[in-house]
Amino acid sequence: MAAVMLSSGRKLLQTRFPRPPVRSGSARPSGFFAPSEGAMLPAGSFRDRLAFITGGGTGLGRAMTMVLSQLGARCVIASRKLDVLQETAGEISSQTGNQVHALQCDVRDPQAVARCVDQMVALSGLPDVIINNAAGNFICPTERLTPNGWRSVTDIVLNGTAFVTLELGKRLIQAQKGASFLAITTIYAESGSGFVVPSAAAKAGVEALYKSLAAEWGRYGHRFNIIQPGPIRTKGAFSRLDPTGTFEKSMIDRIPTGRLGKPAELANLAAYLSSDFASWMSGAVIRFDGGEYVSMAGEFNELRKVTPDQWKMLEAMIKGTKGS
Ligand SMILES: CCCCC/C=C\C=C\C(=O)SCCNC(=O)CCNC(=O)[C@H](O)C(C)(C)COP(=O)(O)OP(=O)(O)OC[C@H]1O[C@@H](n2cnc3c(N)ncnc32)[C@H](O)[C@@H]1OP(=O)(O)O
Ligand SMILES: NC(=O)C1=CN([C@@H]2O[C@H](COP(=O)(O)OP(=O)(O)OC[C@H]3O[C@@H](n4cnc5c(N)ncnc54)[C@H](OP(=O)(O)O)[C@@H]3O)[C@@H](O)[C@H]2O)C=CC1
Repeated sequence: MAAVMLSSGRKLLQTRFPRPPVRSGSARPSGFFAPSEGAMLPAGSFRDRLAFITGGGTGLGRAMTMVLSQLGARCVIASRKLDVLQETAGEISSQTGNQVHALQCDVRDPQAVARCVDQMVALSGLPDVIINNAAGNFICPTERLTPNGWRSVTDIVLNGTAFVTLELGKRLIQAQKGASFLAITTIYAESGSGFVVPSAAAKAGVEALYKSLAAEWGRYGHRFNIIQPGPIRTKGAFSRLDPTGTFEKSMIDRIPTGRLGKPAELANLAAYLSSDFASWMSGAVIRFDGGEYVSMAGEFNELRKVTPDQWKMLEAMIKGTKGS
């Protein structure tokens, strides 16, 4: 007896299907969607530009810093761990030949953010590109969450993004300088998600902040865009969200492109959105997830499991039904 389960948990059919044929050598979807990881934009696209990237020492922030630096930007990366930042800055600038400065900054503290911006201005001036990428997250049943656990995530994600954006926005307005602001959120900023509730709430807040400022601060020459990445392997994310490695296979199985994203793919999209090629783009929310979100959302998507023989039988059953 075989049943086709809908994502709602209801059974669509309960009928006797022939055993599905054993398929040998069938291609995985990832075979069609090999990543391209080199810098996408023309060389020099960020020449004479300064980029400020929070959380630029690790993971996706590091990848975005690398591509912007390859394309000619001077970069300033900022987070709590100065040693990590300095190592990344040294590695990237020695590869690209462009300056990367490391500044210690805890984005939860507005005064620390102001001091960091002072240091950046003294070193290189005000930035043309701002990427709010720093985040904190962990899986936790919400009934186990303490007020401090809630605060630790929402302070980094929502307040941190707001403090950086306000500090830089005000100074840029004062200096009459335009800039591109980009925030890295997540696909569940839109849907919400259990077990990462502070992150879901804070990322949704970041999206509201950026969409609002896209409308309000266009008159000052500021663009605001958002990328919602799906799963991309980084130590920071996977150690806190899949510490045993148990969920990875089910994540890949539901992604129509059959693989995780790569940091360099995300970095190319971030570079495009931050570049002059995207100067007409503001208030955009770009989902970048290999199709995972729509795959999880569609009521009938589990029908991917139905084999061609089973489809023949289903079609015959449907066509054989007369009346309602
Ligand atoms: C595989 C998934 C792929 C898809 C991914 C989708 C979205 C991803 C979104 C992301 O944001 S990934 C980025 C993840 N990176 C990070 O989180 C890096 C930075 N994180 C941290 O520094 C820490 O994890 C933390 C906890 C966010 C902040 O560190 P710190 O300020 O040092 O906090 P404390 O360790 O002092 O803890 C504060 C507070 O929080 C409680 N807590 C911490 N971890 C847990 C946990 N796992 N479960 C429950 N509670 C936790 C801790 O107990 C403290 O509360 P108290 O009440 O005890 O004081
Ligand atoms: N990887 C993934 O699958 C996905 C990631 N994302 C998002 O991508 C972004 C990058 O995540 P990822 O690279 O995976 O993870 P990482 O953990 O590598 O990046 C998080 C960065 O935030 C910095 N950070 C944390 N707290 C603070 C703070 N208080 N002040 C300043 N900086 C801070 C960390 O540096 P330090 O510890 O030195 O402070 C770290 O560099 C995040 O916004 C995340 O939400 C979204 C969806 C999927």
